[in-house]
Amino acid sequence: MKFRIGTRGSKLALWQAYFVQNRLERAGHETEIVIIETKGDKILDVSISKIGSKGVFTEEIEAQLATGAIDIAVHSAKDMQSKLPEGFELIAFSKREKVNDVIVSHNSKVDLQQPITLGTSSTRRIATLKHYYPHIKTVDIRGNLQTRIKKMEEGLCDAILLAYAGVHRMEYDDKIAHTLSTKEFIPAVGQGSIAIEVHQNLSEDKKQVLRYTLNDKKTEYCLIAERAYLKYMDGGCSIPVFGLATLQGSSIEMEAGIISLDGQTRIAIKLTEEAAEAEKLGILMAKQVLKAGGDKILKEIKQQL
Ligand SMILES: NCc1[nH]cc(CCC(=O)O)c1CC(=O)O
Repeated sequence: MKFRIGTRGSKLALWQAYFVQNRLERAGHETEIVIIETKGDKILDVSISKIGSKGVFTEEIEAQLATGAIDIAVHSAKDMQSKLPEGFELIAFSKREKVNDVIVSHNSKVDLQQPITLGTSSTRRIATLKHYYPHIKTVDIRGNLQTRIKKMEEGLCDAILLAYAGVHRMEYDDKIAHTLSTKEFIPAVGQGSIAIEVHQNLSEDKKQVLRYTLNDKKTEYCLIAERAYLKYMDGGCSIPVFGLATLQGSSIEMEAGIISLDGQTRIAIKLTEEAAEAEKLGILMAKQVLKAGGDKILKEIKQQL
C-alpha cells in the first residue's frame, strides 16, 4: 500500500513525519512525504492567541486530506483542536514520550529559587510559574526550538520552558537543566504523543493498516480522556487548561484543571475510571473542574483574550 504523508516543514514536524514514515515502511508499505506550508508557519511575529483563527497550523493540511492529495497528516497531538472540522478524525496516537515540561539552558545551573527570566509564550506555563515561582520573570519567545535557543543565547532570557518530547526529538537533551514535576506543571492535553489525522473518505483498508501499525492502544485511552476533557472545557491553545491521564492496569488515573492567567487560582482535580470509560471520564473531569470554580476562571480568561 502507498501512503502520502502530509506535514508542516518545521524540523520537529519533519522528525515526526519521518518517524511515521519509518514505521509504515518497516511494515512493508510505500510512502511519500509532502511538505505543506500553513498560515501559522507564515505569520511569525504575532502570538498565536492573537491570530485568533482556529486551525492556523492545520487548515491547509486538511484541505489536502479532503481532496485525497495526501492520505494522512502527522501532528503533535497537543497541537490538535479538540473539535476537528466535519469529516476529519484522529485515527492513531503514537506511544507517548515522557510528558514533562523541561527547562532548557546553555547554563547548566538554573536555580528556580533565584529571580531568573524564563522564555515561554504558553499561557499555561506562564500562569503555573506565577503560581509556584512568583519571583521568576517570563518573556515572550516564539519560533521553533532552534530559534528559541538562539534567542536565549543572545541574552533574551536565562532559560526556556519547553516540552521534553520536542527537546528530545531535536536532540537537545544535553541542554536540559531541570525537569519540572507533573504535580506542578501538569502538561497540555496530548503532550508527547504524535497524532495521525485522516479524512473519513480514506479507504477502510488504509485506515486499518494505520491503526494496526501506528496506534498505541494505551496512549489512545489516555488521549481520548484528555481530549474529551479539553472539548468539554472548550479550551483552545491559548487557554491554560491542562490534563494528564495515565493508565494503571485497566483503569485511567487522571488529573486535570485550569489556572487563572495571573496564577492566583489553580484548580486541579483527580479522578479514576475504567479505561473503557475514557471519554466519560474526560467529561466528568470537566464538569467537576468547572463546578469547583473553573467556570469563573474560564469566563474571566475569555474576556481578557
Ligand atoms: N506548542 C508547540 C509544540 N507542540 C508540540 C511540541 C512538542 C512535542 C509535544 O509536546 O508533543 C511543542 C513545543 C513545546 O511545547 O515545547
